[in-house]
Amino acid sequence: MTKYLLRNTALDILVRIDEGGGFSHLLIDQAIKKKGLNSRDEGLLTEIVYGTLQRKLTLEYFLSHFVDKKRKLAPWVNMLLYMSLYQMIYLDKVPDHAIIHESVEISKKRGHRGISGLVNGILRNVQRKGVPNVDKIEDSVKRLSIKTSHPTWLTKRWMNMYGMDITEAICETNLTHKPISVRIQPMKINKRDAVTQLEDEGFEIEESIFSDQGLVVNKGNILHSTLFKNGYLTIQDQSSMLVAEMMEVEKGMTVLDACSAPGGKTTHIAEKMLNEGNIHAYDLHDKKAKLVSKKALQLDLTIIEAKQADSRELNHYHKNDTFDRILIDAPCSGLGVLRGKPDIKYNKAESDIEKLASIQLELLEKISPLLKGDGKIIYSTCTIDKAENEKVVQQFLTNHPEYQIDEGFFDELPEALRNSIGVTEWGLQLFPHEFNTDGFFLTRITKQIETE
Ligand SMILES: C[S@@+](CC[C@H](N)C(=O)[O-])C[C@H]1O[C@@H](n2cnc3c(N)ncnc32)[C@H](O)[C@@H]1O
Repeated sequence: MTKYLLRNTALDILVRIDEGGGFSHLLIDQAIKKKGLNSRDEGLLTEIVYGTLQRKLTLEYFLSHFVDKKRKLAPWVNMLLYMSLYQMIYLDKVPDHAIIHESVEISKKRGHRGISGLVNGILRNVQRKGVPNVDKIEDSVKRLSIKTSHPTWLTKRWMNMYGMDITEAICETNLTHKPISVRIQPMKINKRDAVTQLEDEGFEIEESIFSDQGLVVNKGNILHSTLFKNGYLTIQDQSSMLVAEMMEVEKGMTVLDACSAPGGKTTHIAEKMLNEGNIHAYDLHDKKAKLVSKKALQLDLTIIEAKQADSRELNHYHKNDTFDRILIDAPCSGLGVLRGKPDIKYNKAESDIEKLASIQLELLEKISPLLKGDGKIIYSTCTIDKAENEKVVQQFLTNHPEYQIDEGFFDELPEALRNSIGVTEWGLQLFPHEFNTDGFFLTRITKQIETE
């Protein structure tokens, strides 16, 4: 694909995301498949789209110094300018004059001469004068917000929750590349053989400290590996792998996965149970529940029965005291996965968090009676917001003194995580910078043992 077409495709994707017409990772995947891109073009397209999105607020700030405030530009022109600026400032592979030339060509085809002249003028001005120094912004919240492109409400919220140092580390890490990690299907291959085979194919692999089944891919596109193509590997962040590890499941158990799609954790649980027992997996959306069945089939896991349901109404289908283990991997703001899904930071509002917290509490309230007396509930989210994590758990335990945090949870954490900065009395909060994973929360709840 020519560089012109590639940048035009990047612009199409960015405009669609901006219009609310899709998620970055899905649109990039679609474009790669539809246009049959080679791995170099795939890399550049991903870099331009993700990079521009990741740094959108910073780029907006830079641009505001070069565009007359009264001038209202069409959204695609703004996006084209952000995208060009991103390449000029953060990518050194392509010379500025080539970036400017192609941006002008794109604007000629999409708009008219006036627009292309404007784009040319702005970008040449940036090239001549350079962008303003963000370190000179006085207000510390605004400075961090602009510098790392996170909305001010979010940086302020994190600063109040975790202080400046942790907030800075989270924000900076969100701008970096996260290594891909995979989980091996242990009933098909053992870890040693998997590592050998991948290394033979040229991949650089590291064993995960989160899960015996986990591997971190430090070099190579794992989607092209023979093991992945043959269904021996599942792509999963290491933090998510910790969930099934901490569930203490055994063969023959009856397990509920209340919010299961697309099934990453459900299938991991089935693997830990060596495909013996019963897993009832639910999701609010029928289409999504079908993804769980599909994933189970791909991995030859037969103990998973996936269905559509609102898990707040599972008492219609299951009696109290039914499940040995329950996983509530709750719907959440996703603020822990901003590296993979940067659009989230611009689309979420602070008011969403309270709404989600009340759904999360309701899920815990309605599902917990289904747990057996000696059973365990794992509650997890892929966010780093206290309101959705420890506050939900704390509220649940206040409302239901017959439940408690399972103290064994902390001792059973992988050794390297036991002294994590995110361990509190309510569970484990993983921050993206600490172990280079997603931001993630998990905890384990049991029923109090009744004494006479
Ligand atoms: C964080 S995702 C689950 C990810 C999944 N556990 C995995 O590891 O692949 C949360 C899921 O909960 C589902 N969900 C949201 N509200 C729900 C409800 N009331 N009942 C059941 N599922 C729900 C969403 O559709 C979404 O697929």
